[in-house]
Amino acid sequence: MSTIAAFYGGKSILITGATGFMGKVLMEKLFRTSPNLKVIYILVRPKADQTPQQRVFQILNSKLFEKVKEVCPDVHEKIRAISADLNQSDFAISKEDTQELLSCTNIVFHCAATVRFDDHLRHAVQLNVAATQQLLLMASQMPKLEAFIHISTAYSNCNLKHIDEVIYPCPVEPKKIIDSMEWLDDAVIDEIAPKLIGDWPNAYTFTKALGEMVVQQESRNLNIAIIRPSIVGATWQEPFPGWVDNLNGPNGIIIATGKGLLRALRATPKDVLDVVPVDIVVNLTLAVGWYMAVRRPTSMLIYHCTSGNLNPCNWGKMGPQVLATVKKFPFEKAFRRPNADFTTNTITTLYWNTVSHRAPAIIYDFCLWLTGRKPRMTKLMNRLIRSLSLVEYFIKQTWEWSTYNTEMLMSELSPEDRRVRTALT
Ligand SMILES: CCCCCCCCCCCCCCCCCC(=O)SCCNC(=O)CCNC(=O)[C@H](O)C(C)(C)COP(=O)(O)OP(=O)(O)OC[C@H]1O[C@@H](n2cnc3c(N)ncnc32)[C@H](O)[C@@H]1OP(=O)(O)O
Ligand SMILES: NC(=O)C1=CN([C@@H]2O[C@H](COP(=O)(O)OP(=O)(O)OC[C@H]3O[C@@H](n4cnc5c(N)ncnc54)[C@H](OP(=O)(O)O)[C@@H]3O)[C@@H](O)[C@H]2O)C=CC1
Repeated sequence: MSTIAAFYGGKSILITGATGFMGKVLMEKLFRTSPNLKVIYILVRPKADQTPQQRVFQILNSKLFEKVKEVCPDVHEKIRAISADLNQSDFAISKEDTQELLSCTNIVFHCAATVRFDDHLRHAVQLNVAATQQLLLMASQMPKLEAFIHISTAYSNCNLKHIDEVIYPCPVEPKKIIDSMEWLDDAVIDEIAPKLIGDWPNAYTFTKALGEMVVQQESRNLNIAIIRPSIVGATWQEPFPGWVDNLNGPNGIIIATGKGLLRALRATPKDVLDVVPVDIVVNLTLAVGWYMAVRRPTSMLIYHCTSGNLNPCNWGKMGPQVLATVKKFPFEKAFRRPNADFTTNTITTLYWNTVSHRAPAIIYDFCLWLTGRKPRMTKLMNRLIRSLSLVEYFIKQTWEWSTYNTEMLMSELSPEDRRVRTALT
């Protein structure tokens, strides 16, 4: 049996963001490979008129958890959904639940974040910085805590070209940003946000960098590690290939390509696109949790979960593969036959956006209108074009990430764990 899977046996684990893309895969892997774990606490907010319990029930009954039900039939007893809202300063967790979390938790995986590139700075600071600070304070009051694993992003320092597995100082003190968000009104924040964010491309990456500084400043005597995944895509192998449940990162663009919506994408074929499957990120996350708890390194470690220097994939390879796949497995109700190509400058991008994206949508909506149906394609195409403009920063340039710590960790794994967990090489 895997040493890492055995380690999580009997453990009480707290996951934030467990209802998210990565959190679900993390939870699934834990229940499937360590069914004798004691409990997984998940902080869940009520959403779309569903109670936390109803949301958990829906997740456990989804296709992603089919294998879990076979190996961990008592999964419903082992998951504890705790009603919480990380937007609230005390997370709006009841006293009883707080007491149970503080006295029982052995491992914390902090995945929760707002990952939207266009989020308001106040909301991004609250979730990606202040909530992290609050969770670290809670963690410092957990007598049984063995490791605290913070999920950041490889793009938290995207203002640099070469990024090492270290924490880079931010130009702004996180505590001052948190305090100012408490009394500035939205109009003032909108005014100063571009100056505060500086040479970061958006509030998301900026607040993820601030979050890392908070982890460093508030680490106290905690046993902490930070994991920085690059662009996280669908599952590669576990629990089955191709699972994804949102349109973020590459997912929305691949789906838009398959639906014949996307016909032109600004990218340079030789440029490397750093994508990692979500199950690989989760495998590294669990390995880091084990390593930090068992080997107890003397300092906080940062792990890059990137593929660019281990198994690079460039646009010239990714594009044709995506097109071949969506042609082999066509999407239902596609707008057009999938076909896309790269543009390499602003002029051709504007031209193809007009000719291949906006004009066909307008014509299609006119036909819908003529036949008494509600036009919808122009709105969707505008959303896609806006999504592309927001991710363009990450597509039109490349970065170099060192992976010394990640490779060192891989060398510490048993042969069984190395077989299961390393696929970046
Ligand atoms: C030919 C080659 C092909 C190559 C394939 C490979 C592609 C690789 C692409 C690389 C991307 C790089 C990402 C960089 C990641 C950085 C690392 C991280 O940490 S990132 C961490 C992860 N973070 C991110 O990735 C953040 C990126 N995403 C965002 O910031 C926001 O989603 C948004 C601002 C882009 C769109 O906001 P907004 O406009 O408000 O849209 P909402 O979200 O609210 O959805 C509203 C409606 O629109 C619909 N819809 C949405 N998107 C698409 C789409 N692409 N399409 C179609 N439809 C789309 C959606 O269904 C919904 O419909 P309905 O429910 O109303 O019916
Ligand atoms: N996806 C990617 O490409 C990458 C992601 N990452 C990092 O991985 C982590 C997980 O990302 P991902 O799974 O994609 O993100 P998702 O948006 O899928 O999940 C975010 C999670 O955070 C929770 N959350 C958000 N706001 C609150 C709140 N106010 N109270 C309680 N919970 C809240 C969400 O809960 P709810 O379901 O209620 O909304 C959800 O569970 C993030 O830290 C992100 O920065 C890093 C690199 C790349």
